[in-house]
Amino acid sequence: MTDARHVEEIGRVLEGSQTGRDNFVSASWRRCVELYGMDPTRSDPAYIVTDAELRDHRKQAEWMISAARSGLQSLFRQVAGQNYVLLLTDAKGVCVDFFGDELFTDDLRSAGLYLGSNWSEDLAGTCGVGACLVTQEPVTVHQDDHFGNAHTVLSCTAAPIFDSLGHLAAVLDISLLRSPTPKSSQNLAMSLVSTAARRVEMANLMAESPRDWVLRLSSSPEFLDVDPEAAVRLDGSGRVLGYTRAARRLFADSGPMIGRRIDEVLSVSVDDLPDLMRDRPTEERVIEMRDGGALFGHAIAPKAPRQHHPGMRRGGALAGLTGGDPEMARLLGQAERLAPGNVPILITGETGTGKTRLARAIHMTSKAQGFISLECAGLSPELVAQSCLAATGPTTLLLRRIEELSAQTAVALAGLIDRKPDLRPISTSCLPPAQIALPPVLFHRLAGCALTIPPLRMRRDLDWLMSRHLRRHASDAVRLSPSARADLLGRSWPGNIRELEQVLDVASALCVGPVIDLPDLPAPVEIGTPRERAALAPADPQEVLEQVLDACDWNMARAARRLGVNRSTILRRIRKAGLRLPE
Ligand SMILES: Nc1ncnc2c1ncn2[C@@H]1O[C@H](COP(=O)(O)OP(=O)(O)OP(=O)(O)O)[C@@H](O)[C@H]1O
Repeated sequence: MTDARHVEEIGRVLEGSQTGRDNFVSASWRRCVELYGMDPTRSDPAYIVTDAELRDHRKQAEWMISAARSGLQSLFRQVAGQNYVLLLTDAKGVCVDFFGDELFTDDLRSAGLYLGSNWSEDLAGTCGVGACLVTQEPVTVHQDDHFGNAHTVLSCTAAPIFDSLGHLAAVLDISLLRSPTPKSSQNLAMSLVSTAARRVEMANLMAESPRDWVLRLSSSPEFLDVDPEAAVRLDGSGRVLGYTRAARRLFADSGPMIGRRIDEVLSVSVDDLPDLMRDRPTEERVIEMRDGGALFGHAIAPKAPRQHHPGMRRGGALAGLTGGDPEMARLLGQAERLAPGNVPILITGETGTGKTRLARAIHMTSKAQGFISLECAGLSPELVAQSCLAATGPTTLLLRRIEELSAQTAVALAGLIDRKPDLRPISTSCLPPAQIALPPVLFHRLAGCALTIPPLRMRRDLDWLMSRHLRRHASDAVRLSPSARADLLGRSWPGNIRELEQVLDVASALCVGPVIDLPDLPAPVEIGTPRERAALAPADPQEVLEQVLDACDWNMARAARRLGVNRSTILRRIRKAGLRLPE
């Protein structure tokens, strides 16, 4: 378009005509004339800040320049040979970093596509960076979309970069000195620059968050771990400390994000984060949105958990394994202190109590990078040797159900542990330590410290575990009726958390509507004869009685059901043991 026709079109837009331009371009033209008093017939040269001013701008944008550098480099490689120039400007529109072909340095400098040029709208008129700063959205300002005649050969596509508090911090611009006439020729540039800006925000958020949880989100499971769309940074109580721009858009309402609890915007709380870590299959890491949609989540635990004081919530992967059961809290405290060292740990507890889960959480809190998991039943000396010798660097060796090890494999394993000092064994067994029949040479190499997980019937957080499982796994906010809840609270749970999860899954599949009622619950499964069950019971019946009563808040009927006896037997045992109701 000739200069005269360009000026004439601006005149028509000012009079209120629609000329087919994008709305943001027409609005910017009006601001240029009405707000900044600009004249489209003048060909003002690019505005370049002084060297001293540039140093100041670069200093203030230092953190953004370093977060963006590798993103810019890889974007520049993607467009190599196509004469694109990349500019990173600060929030005032001053170019603080630049990638362009040195062959064209003079042309680029005179067009203002260079370090130190100021592309704010009030100085440069309608342009990619200026329009992006005003609209806070990605834009393409193509050829005679520009206001000033000096820039009408350029094509500029720009995307905003926000800091983790949601403030616009920078603009990433990709420009061409000469471009094909159709504006649509820049659609690919738009997609590249928007993706690069999103990745810079992600890199910045990750760099800020070594001591906090980060929850990354993606609508497609394939990209969740490699290129997520959005992320939020959370403190140990699940409050939002920072977020990327895309996360803001995912949360339907527009209230302030910082300081809000994540469970107010997503159906996930801080206790669920360990379930969303990378060791879980992606398809299991689904998070429901408050608006009915769903996303996939990838939680990253704090690398260096914040120093916590007694009474504060524990961070990292061990968080969320209890909803306040005192025995679990004591056990997790020990696990947390043992995790960073190299002491071999033996985890015991009935089937389904969460031994494997605890072992993984210890691994995640430790310094080990490699993770080998071996099922001991049927494990041959050859397979154990092959797995252990392949390990490089600090590695956790999880041995599940060590009581099933054959004598031959046990001897081989003891030798391997000596040969590979970087291997840290964590073993699990359903038997109490004293009943595990292993050669002493191996037992003492595995059981540096023994942690025993309490059975579910003795835990005080059963209600919390139920609510959490339903929130995470049932659809449409399924909840328990009071009678169904009371029934479940009174069961003895021989299969522990695994059984609990199955019962809740069956009940939520069977219930019609959002409430699980008594008839929806599968009947409790009693395994083994009473004599076998008695043999499995811990030695001190009075201790068991006290623990179960505590776990049931001294509700006799519930405690009776958990122990598989009737209420009068409980009363008789209480009297016989001389127990008193706590104050
Ligand atoms: N603290 C916990 N909070 C919520 N779910 C848990 C917890 N611990 C375990 N689970 C869940 O309970 C189920 C059984 O856990 P896990 O496999 O760790 O038990 P286990 O003691 O190793 O069982 P087994 O000895 O039979 O192999 C899993 O689905 C696990 O995710």
